[in-house]
Amino acid sequence: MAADLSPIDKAKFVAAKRAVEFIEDGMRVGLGTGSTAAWMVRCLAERMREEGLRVTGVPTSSRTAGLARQLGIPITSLDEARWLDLTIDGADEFDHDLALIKGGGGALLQEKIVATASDRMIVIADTAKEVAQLGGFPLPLEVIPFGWQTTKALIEETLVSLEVLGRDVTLRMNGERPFVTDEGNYIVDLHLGRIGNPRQLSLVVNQIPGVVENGLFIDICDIVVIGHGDGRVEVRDINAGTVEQDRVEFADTDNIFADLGD
Ligand SMILES: O=C[C@H](O)[C@H](O)[C@H](O)COP(=O)(O)O
Repeated sequence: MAADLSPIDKAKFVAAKRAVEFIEDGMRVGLGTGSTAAWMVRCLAERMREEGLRVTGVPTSSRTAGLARQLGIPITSLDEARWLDLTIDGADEFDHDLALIKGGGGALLQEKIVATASDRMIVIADTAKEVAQLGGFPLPLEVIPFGWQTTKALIEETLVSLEVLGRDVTLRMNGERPFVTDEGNYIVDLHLGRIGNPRQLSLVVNQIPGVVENGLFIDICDIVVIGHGDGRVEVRDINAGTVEQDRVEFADTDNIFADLGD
């Protein structure tokens, strides 16, 4: 079955498979959202089945909660867990400081809260997610529906005042209607091309009334696990300053691939 996967799915799978090795018995683990994180949830479920590993998951979206329930992973709320040992999540982009853009799937708010409430955050990604400078991927901002057009105009003014080059700001749609997050908010995407100063941008946009949070994750991610389609995996630890090369085998994974459907 593994042979039927596209190289990109194989890359996501091997990153996820390597990352769940960081999970230890009894841990409280933040479960990220998106196609890469869904592989991680499947790999975690497999470890729990095969090794009797006991873990409590805190999902970062209704989608991830649904998948975890389906696979029999016990889940709880962040309020119940309070603090987590580890969060494993995907990303839309990461740079060499492990600053991230997240929120391509609209889950950035819960993801940021959960990752910030964790001792460590591990990002899992395929090689295409690595960039020299953030911003090629549109930066999502979660905004309150009330007065969103005013908020959007204020965001545009802010980009002008920051002398940011790309200033195209679009409301994310779901067909004919605005996309609505799990928190009942809208998302506006900032098509910037490049972000010269992510830290400044993150601080400034979060000051705009109506903006709930933005998709820049700075100084939050500790480790990135980068998967390749041929099974190679690279583990970069920003705090330890280490880079480890590894390999994940595709053998005996049919029980994971059997429930594919994300
Ligand atoms: O809102 C979605 C999340 O931030 C995802 O982790 C991110 O968009 C990456 O998703 P994927 O693994 O599907 O590329």
